[in-house]
Amino acid sequence: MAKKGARDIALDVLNRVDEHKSYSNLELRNVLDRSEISSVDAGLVTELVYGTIQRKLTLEFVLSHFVGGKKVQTWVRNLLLLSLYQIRFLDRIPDRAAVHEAVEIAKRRGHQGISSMVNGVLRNVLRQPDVWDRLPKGDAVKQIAVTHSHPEWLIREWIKLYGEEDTKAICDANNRAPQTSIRVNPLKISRDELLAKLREDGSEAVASVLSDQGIILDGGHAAGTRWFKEGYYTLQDESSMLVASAVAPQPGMRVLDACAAPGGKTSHLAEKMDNRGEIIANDVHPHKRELIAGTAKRLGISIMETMVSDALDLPEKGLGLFDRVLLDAPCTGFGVIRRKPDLKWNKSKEDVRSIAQLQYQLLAGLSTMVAPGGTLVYSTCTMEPMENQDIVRRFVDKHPEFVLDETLRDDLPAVVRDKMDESGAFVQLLPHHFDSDGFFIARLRRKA
Ligand SMILES: C[S@@+](CC[C@H](N)C(=O)[O-])C[C@H]1O[C@@H](n2cnc3c(N)ncnc32)[C@H](O)[C@@H]1O
Repeated sequence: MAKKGARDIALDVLNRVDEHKSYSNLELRNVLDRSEISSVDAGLVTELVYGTIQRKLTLEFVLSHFVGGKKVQTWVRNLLLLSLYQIRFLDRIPDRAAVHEAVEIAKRRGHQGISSMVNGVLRNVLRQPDVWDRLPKGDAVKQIAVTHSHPEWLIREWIKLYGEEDTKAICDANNRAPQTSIRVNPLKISRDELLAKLREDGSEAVASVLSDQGIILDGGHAAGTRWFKEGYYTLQDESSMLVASAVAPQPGMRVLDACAAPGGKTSHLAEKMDNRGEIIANDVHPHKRELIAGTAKRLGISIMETMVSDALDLPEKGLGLFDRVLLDAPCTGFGVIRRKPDLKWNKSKEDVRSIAQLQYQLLAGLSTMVAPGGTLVYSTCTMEPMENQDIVRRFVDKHPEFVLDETLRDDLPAVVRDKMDESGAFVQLLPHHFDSDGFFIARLRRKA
């Protein structure tokens, strides 16, 4: 049998996501691991899958003009959406190549009738380029939802919170590929030294304004390089780097990271502590323990002890009190839609409500492990007030032994301070602020 091309493989992934109601990154990894395609083609498959899912609502809206109420099999619909994505959003693929490939795939997988239909629909779209500018009738919510391909309930909520312009900016940022950013490991090399090495290698690396350990790369694969293997850096989004700044641990302290896997932030804390002190890196999933330990080993960190437990049970484990506790909580993840586009289609308001309950319980339980005078940092990669500001406010209302720590301002870079709320104790970053993940960070202090 002939080897499958990138579009065929991308179609397999889209079909599997629909069939198994699974996440595209997992299906993508499964399929790519089993196929023998080049890294360039693997890049194209990834772009096609994420792009088609990212732009699904826009693509479906355009497709509806041409297939109307006709019943179309799932794989044919996915093939059409995949092809429309290439036509509209991938300039480097000529339209006729996208149509030709789609027709060939339809012939191989279906019958003459299907390939003629695919050919007819795609050629009709090409004949009517203004179809992309035809907005749906209705209010701003509907229009933004369709043109920016996001669910209406999220758009409605964001307009209420941030207004129309910022909502469009959030959506635009969510539809852009994330920048590649890395965090320098000061235990092995300084940022200036690594910048020099990367530039010698031909990279247009620049220093991050959000973190003194951050570097933005001009794309490419940062994970496989010799500098990575040597432990000179970790791949991390710039917003995530702010969390360790908020925890602000000192060498010699006792620190608990309650939801730690894969160890991105724990290792950052260890770097900030100059690998001196004690960190417990806990996660509920046993299989993630090795990820955390592997991260520590690669970076030359020896103070991270891994632990597997439900964080709700940690207060009963006799671990004692900690100078710093970090709860980087499980969340809906709406701040990382650009990395995981399925999230916006799969998660509902009900998911927000139920995860918020867990988050509150985790925060309340872990607060008992903070030493007097110590701090508790709560972070999420989402923009839902119910998971963020509401949790923290409710917590301080019910726990008079804690205060919102307004000195958080001093530990964050000046550009971020503008985005803080008036209490100075928490910040909600949106993905368009710095072209980094949407993130919430709050700091609470236990009274001495
Ligand atoms: C946002 S991720 C943490 C990312 C991590 N801090 C980092 O920077 O690499 C949340 C983590 O919480 C873990 N988790 C979910 N529920 C948990 C629970 N009840 N107790 C402990 N860990 C939990 C998940 O396995 C996941 O790894």
